[in-house]
Amino acid sequence: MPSPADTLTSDEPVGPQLATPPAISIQDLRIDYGSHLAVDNMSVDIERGVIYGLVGPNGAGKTSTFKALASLLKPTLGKIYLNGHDIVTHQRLAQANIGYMPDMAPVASDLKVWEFLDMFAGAHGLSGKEKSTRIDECIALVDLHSEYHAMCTSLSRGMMQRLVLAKTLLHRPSLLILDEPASGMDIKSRVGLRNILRNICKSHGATVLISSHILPELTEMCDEIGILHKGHLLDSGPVHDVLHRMTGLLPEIKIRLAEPPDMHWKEWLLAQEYVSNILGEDATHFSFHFEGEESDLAELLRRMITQGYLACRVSERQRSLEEILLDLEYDGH
Ligand SMILES: Nc1ncnc2c1ncn2[C@@H]1O[C@H](COP(=O)(O)OP(=O)(O)OP(=O)(O)O)[C@@H](O)[C@H]1O
Repeated sequence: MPSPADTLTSDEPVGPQLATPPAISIQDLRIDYGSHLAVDNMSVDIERGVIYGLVGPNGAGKTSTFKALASLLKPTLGKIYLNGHDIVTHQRLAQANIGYMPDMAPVASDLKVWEFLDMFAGAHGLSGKEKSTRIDECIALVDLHSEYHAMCTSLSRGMMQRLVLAKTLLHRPSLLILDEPASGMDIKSRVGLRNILRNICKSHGATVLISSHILPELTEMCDEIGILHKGHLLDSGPVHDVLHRMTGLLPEIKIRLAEPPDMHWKEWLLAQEYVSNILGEDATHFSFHFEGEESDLAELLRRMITQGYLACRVSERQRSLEEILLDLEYDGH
């Protein structure tokens, strides 16, 4: 357990001289494994109380970035500041203020839920009343009261994740780093996790960093996201802004016409507002990207009918992150 002198509230002028430094500031981060470049020139600032999602396909560099943030890996180049303090020169302070939950964190099999937390609370130097109060507090935060006396092995995957999260919260970190916590979770567990993280941010003023290779998992959970691809942070900012900028995210509309259209069809459709990238699958099946709202789509369908193009089936598909990134590769990114 950090002593009061260990907390990162010191006004010692270390790191960037800002009035209120961001919770986390990553500057020109580079991570190499031998000759393999895993993270290249990453810079991003994350403010206090924000849930920030790092999204990217397998091998993008998410875990490497998180390990560097958690001081488990020394970057090749670059600086990381936690509340304005360099985490390399203030490693002990940083560790006392960071909670890191790795992907597939192990849970002891032969312990009850409270015993598991008790063991780690002891390792953090907690004892007596303070220890039991802290365990209760963390169990409440992750909503596991009902499993207090349950064996760890009897927990569902979602509950297991929450137990590991409770363990990660025992030392009241101001920065919580969660590597792929939602992988394999069903929608109910994901919504539960989102509510828990929101609560932790609100009640503790903590900042949360979370990663996933599934974009929708993060858009519903985070305030801000960063798109990581082959070690490069392609974009970062409020979820809505990033999604808007990633034009490839436009939903794809699939349409089936009642009969094959005339030769002017594609030209006509392309001239309509919000339409791009028309692809024909066969004589009557087409897909295109559509940037407008639902009411704009309704208007387009109305105009199609007026024009004599009768749609007998319309569906929408959100493109996956992999497809978007593939497009970016073709665009030379
Ligand atoms: N210890 C290591 N030695 C060598 N290469 C590594 C090591 N750890 C990671 N890498 C490589 O660095 C790149 C980034 O890996 P990293 O695990 O950070 O990505 P990730 O986005 O977390 O992917 P995943 O979701 O698959 O874990 C990958 O190409 C990976 O193979």
